[in-house]
Amino acid sequence: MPQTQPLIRIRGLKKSFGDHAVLQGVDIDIDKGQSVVIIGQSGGGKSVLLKTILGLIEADAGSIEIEGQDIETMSQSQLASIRDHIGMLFQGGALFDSLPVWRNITFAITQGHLRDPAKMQKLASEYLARVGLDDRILNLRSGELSGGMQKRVAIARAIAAKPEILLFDEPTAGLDPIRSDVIDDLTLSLVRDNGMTAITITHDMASVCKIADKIAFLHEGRIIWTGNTQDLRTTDNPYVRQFFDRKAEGPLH
Ligand SMILES: Nc1ncnc2c1ncn2[C@@H]1O[C@H](COP(=O)(O)OP(=O)(O)OP(=O)(O)O)[C@@H](O)[C@H]1O
Repeated sequence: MPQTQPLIRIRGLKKSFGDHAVLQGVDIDIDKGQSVVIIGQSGGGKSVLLKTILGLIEADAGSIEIEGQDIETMSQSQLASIRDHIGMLFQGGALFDSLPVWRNITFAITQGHLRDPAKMQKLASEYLARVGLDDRILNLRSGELSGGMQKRVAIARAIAAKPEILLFDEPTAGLDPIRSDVIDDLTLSLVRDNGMTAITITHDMASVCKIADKIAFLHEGRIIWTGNTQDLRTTDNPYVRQFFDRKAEGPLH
């Protein structure tokens, strides 16, 4: 594989719901071991883009290549194996309310070798510690947790299967600044120390500045700007400027 080939290459990706054109030709490259952050206005299609990469939403046009292979040409088993290597944090967390925390965290790995409940609980506690949670919550149901705790349990679940690609939809939304920083540190460590590739959607600009190797701005269904954190601070792109400076006045409304 040539070194220049991105891990994920997206070209001309389009998706409409009825007459609402959400993605109108998204182009983006994501390199292996990179932390990419997607920003843009609410309702702009960021979650739709992640779900399309995961294969939960089928694109109308365009291509998604993973390690050079178009996912459209993959067999069901190839697709399933790709999905096994992707950990997704959904915006709402999407925990199973009927299962205790430890079963939620170990859910994806119980189909494999690990079946002993004591070992699974030990593993779940290790992942709870990574997201800054105490193992006293191991046996609670998600309805007994605060929103921020549910989010962190969902992050623990997303990383427990040791995926190669992390898709994080607003991982710090609803968390206080200190807990947000714990999650940012975790994302950075997964990328820097474990070689994972992370694609994060966030509206949290402190988080963007901390974790992003590359930032992509989604506007009117296209990636209209990419850059690093230094570029973000200094860009004169009026859309990105207004967004980053958090101003009501400007071309975005
Ligand atoms: N399954 C669906 N059916 C119909 N419309 C959908 C569906 N999924 C998403 N949409 C629409 O696509 C648009 C983009 O939604 P999306 O959730 O991707 O936005 P977003 O950029 O992630 O927003 P936010 O920052 O508010 O989370 C919205 O108008 C939404 O209503």
